Amino acid sequence: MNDKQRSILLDISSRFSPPQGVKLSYGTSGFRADASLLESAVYRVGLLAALRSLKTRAVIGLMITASHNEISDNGIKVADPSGGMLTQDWEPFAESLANAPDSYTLVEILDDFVKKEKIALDGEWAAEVFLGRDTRPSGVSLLEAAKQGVASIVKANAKDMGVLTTPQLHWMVRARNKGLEASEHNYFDQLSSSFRCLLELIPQGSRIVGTNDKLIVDGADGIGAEKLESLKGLLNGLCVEVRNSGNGVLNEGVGADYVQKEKVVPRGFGPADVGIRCASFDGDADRLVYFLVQPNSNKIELVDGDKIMALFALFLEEQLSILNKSGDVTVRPNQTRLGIVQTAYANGASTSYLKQLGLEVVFTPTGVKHVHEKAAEYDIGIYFEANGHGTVLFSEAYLCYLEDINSNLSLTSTEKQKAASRLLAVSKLINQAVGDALSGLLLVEAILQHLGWSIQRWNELYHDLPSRQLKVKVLDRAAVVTANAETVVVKPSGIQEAINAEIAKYHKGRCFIRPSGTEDVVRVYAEASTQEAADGLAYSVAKLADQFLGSTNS
Ligand SMILES: CC(=O)N[C@H]1[C@@H](OP(=O)(O)O)O[C@H](CO)[C@@H](O)[C@@H]1O
Ligand SMILES: [Mg+2]
Repeated sequence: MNDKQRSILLDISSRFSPPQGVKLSYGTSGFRADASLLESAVYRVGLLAALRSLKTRAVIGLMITASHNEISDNGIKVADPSGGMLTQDWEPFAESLANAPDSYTLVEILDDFVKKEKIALDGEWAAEVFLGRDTRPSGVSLLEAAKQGVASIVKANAKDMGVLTTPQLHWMVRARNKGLEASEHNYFDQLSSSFRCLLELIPQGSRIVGTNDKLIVDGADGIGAEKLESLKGLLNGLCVEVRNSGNGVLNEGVGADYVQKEKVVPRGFGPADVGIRCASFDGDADRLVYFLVQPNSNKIELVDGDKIMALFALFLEEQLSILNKSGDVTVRPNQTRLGIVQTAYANGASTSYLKQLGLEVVFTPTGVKHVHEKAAEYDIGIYFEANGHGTVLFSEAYLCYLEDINSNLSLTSTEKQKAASRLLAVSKLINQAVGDALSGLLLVEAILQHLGWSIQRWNELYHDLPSRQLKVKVLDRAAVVTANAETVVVKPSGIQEAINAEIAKYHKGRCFIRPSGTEDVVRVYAEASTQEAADGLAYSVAKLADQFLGSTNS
């Protein structure tokens, strides 16, 4: 690092001192905390993003959001060149930067890292970092801190992309790095035109029967509501009403996380909505769940990420079986590798349903970075977490194959050509960088229209097994070491045998524990044939966790 660069860094970083006594960790989704604690961390992630851009010679994204957390929190996450999450190799660097006690230590850490990674600070190439934020008021000053971070690296430029959903920023980074136009206008245009294309390809006669054509969306009083309003204007064939579009407090009694965890109606919904198809976004619009308001109660029937995945799988499988029908001499049917990626939190009934369809279902540890990586190994990989974060990934090679079929078959086999066109339209509609509530919603809506299904029909695909999730505060959650996609505890020894003995007492019992990656707790998940049994299993295993790991209450 030359003297000019060093003195700029020392000068600017001294204006962003870290708060005393706070240790930040780069969790499942970057740094997240009360917004008042984050200015220096955000500044420092700005530095990291500039270095990552120099190292990869590609555009990097920085998103300022705390997703479904309360409005007083905020956070920052990094989008890598592919539009996906920051490579896990750089997470320890992010943590040491964020926790450096003063400017001198900070510059020392940077200098060592730059040498180790052989990053050219004064090469030809200038770093480019796209910045986005959600609607949180604290985002304004944090965005400024991020800009200052990028500006502290001499050969780096920041570009403010505005107030965005998290998936929009990831989409823009990916598009830009593929040499495509990456504005919001381009994003809306791609979504609306591929949605239109899917509707045009609907077989004649399919139509949702009944009165519930209208869709009502709970926007969590966040950015997703505003963007859906804009997108709505470009769509024909979708009747959508947006509620909770920013007049109330972000995420307070609203949003996908609230709806999925509490299973009650969000603010702004009530008895008049019984029977109508409803959906909910989270605060930064990367999660989507559907629900139905129940008559005479504030309870909802939840149609979660697992069921969205089942709907997508069914539709894609239908297109693949058309494509792979034998008897066509012009194209050799190709054995498409369609992979379904779940975590242990997926309801067991969803896994059984997907396996019954003959699909390959694989499990990874919890977290988008794990499921996404696995899904990318297939020709078509679908991943969803039960909480509503998920997408469908298409490999580049498979897209080329589809393009080929699409052009070769246009004159000979209409059905196959249509199936290939549908798959290509799905690949453009559904966000290839990360789970996206806006694009996920449009794909669900297009598939329901294609199948002629109501939400009630969709919800009947299978019935969720009763489940219960609990959190246990223990002395040290890191003492829990798991294997087999977090379904088996290997440390402390003896606990898994004790859990197995509990599970054996319950019909259709399934239970696992794992340390959370975002909270200081051990999570317990249990399923069984009745709600009472699921509760019983969860509570007895929570007790075991207490006994083996030491409760913080004792
Ligand atoms: C059971 C559960 O919902 N876990 C969530 C939660 O992770 P934990 O590591 O369980 O705290 O937050 C992650 C980030 O948002 C999300 O990817 C994940 O699904
Ligand atoms: Mg989110």
